[in-house]
Amino acid sequence: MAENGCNDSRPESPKPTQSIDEKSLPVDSRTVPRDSLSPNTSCEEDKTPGSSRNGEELISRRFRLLARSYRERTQRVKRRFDLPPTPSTVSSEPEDNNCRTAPSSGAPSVTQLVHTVSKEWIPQDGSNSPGSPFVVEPQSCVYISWMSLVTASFLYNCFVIPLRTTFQSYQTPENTAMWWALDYSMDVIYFIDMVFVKPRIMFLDEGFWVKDSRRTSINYMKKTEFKMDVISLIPLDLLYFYFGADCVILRFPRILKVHSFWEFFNHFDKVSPSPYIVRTARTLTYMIYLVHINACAYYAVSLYEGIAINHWVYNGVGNAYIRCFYFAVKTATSIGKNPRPENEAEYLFMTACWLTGVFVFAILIGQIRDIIATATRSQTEYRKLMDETLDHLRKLNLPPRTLERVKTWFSYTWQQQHTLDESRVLGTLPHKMKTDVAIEVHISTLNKVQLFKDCDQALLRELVLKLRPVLYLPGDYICRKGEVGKEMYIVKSGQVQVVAGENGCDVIATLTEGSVFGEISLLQISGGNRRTADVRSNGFSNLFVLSKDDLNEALEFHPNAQEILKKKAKALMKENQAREARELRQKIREEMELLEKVGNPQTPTSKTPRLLPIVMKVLPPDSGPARLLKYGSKSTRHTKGRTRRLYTTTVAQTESHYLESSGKSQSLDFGLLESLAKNETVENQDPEYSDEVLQEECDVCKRARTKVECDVTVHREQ
Ligand SMILES: Nc1ncnc2c1ncn2[C@@H]1O[C@@H]2COP(=O)(O)O[C@H]2[C@H]1O
Repeated sequence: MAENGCNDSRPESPKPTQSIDEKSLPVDSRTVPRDSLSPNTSCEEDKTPGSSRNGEELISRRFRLLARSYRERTQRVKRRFDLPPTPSTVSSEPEDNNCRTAPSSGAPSVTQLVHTVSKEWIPQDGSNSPGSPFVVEPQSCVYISWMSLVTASFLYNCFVIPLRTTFQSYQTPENTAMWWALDYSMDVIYFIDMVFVKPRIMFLDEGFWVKDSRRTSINYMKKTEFKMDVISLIPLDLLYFYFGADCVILRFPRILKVHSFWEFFNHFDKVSPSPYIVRTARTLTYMIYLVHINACAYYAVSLYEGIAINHWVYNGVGNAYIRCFYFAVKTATSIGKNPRPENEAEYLFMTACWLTGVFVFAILIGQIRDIIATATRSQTEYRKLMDETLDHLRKLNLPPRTLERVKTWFSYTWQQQHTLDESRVLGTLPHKMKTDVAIEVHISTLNKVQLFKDCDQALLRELVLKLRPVLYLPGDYICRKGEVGKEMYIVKSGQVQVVAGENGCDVIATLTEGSVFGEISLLQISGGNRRTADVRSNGFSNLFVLSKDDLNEALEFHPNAQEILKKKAKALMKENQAREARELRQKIREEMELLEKVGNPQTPTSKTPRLLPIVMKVLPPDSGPARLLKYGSKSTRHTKGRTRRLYTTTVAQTESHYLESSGKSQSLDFGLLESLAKNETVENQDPEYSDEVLQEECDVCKRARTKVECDVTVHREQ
């Protein structure tokens, strides 16, 4: 019997139902009412006359249910995907960026990367808060400008209310109309601020900017600010009708809008290019206000006791406010000679003034000192460091030129970066934010780096933080041929030259912004870790340095990028070898032509060759080749009735000397020349040489031999 009394003869539970594992169902399918899925239902239905009893209908109904629950689930997931990213992911989860900016087309470019970052900085709207055109962003210029107006109104009330309350000379029936006009203008500003502006300030809710004006109003009304705003606008001045128009103290609640003053300075501090000036202005306002209150209080006490009644009170001479303000400054700062108090009230007053002076003023003045010290701290540190370094170098008795170079480095670096250690400045930022900032800062350079064009985004993010800016002065050698390579470089600005020759007189290549160099030795492409060329700074050059360890660490997880780098470095090597061989051939050709002309004066072209004076200038005067060119040949030979001067053996030496003295690193190989002369097979025994280079040299030697028609007998001793 079935559990619910269903007949055993009832068609068997259909297969698909059994195959659906309940746990594997989406949440919804599991929350579908039990009775709609359970056999009970079918059992009930079985009993209903006219209802379908066959299993097919049951199966199709269950499939329909299943399909509906899947549909619902899909929609739910879709809705979740449609949610904008929260600002906390702003700083760039790389995975996120991939999703949003690089759909399928491989590695995104540097520009894409930066674009992604900067796009993410824009505040996102919450999905559940439809945007309203009338909401205001708290950091926007419009809002800060408005806040400056509200702050001005607040300061007006702050200063004018105590002034008119105590110095009655400023509150006369003649000027009442003017004061009222000003007072109510300020009240209008307060009112607009409370009713139209503050309720429309966007705010962050669970990481989303809420732009719905209804929600922004509710948010404002929940704050203490709102209550203070309401209290500050209480129209106590209606009591003027009772107390008279000169009872300005009734406007006292207007001073309670002090939070607007703080808010304005906080926002302005964040957006101002010189926050130190903003902070100093705020502290100075506090100080002046305290003195103002003090002056008003002094006048009030004087008035209470009687003007000029004794030596301490205001004597009624001159402008009352200016004299009282002067007295307040003197007592608060304890600078001048204060009149001696003559009764208890005066003693109490003076004590209060001094206490304010000692504590409040000391704190405020200290604050100003701190603000100024912070503003100039990095400059002070830079000066200190420079002085220390130069002092130390002077003690080492270094030549003035070196000191001058160090000084130039300091001042140029400061001028360029306004810090000597950029990484320390950015050190406090979270890692991802630091990466974003670094990419933003270095974007223009990275955009020009061909090497990074094909690298994937993750590698770039990893590398960018490891770049260390370095400055080189004009003529500085950044690396020397043969040194062990420990760093590679990217030109940020300026120019560097890849040079050859003894004094670096041959400029092989000039590298500008975005060029990369120093990678050959780092990746050991030339077979070793030695630099393959000298690189010199031509002018002031700002470079990024990437250490070998950092590069390797980054490349370890990016084998593709490593391949790209290697390929590029190999291409450079090949190019170098081909160029060197080409240059060598060219030089030999020129030399041979020159020697032919000098060595065979009988030929029509045997006048002094044009190149000879130049060669003579280039060669050291006492060198073999110079002597040879100056004093003629070593031997003569008579062939077919012609006298020919032969340089058979000295050609090779001349060649060698000449190449050496002109800064060429490669000269003719004597051994090779000899082997060729003897028609021996030449074998490559030097692992430093590729077969290609050896073949080049053989060709050169062969040509040298043929050119001077020498039956080469190399006498090393000559
Ligand atoms: N012909 C060339 N053109 C441009 N750069 C070069 C050339 N030859 C060498 N370099 C660079 O100069 C660098 C010197 O140090 P590395 O050998 O490590 O890597 C070298 C290359 O990056």
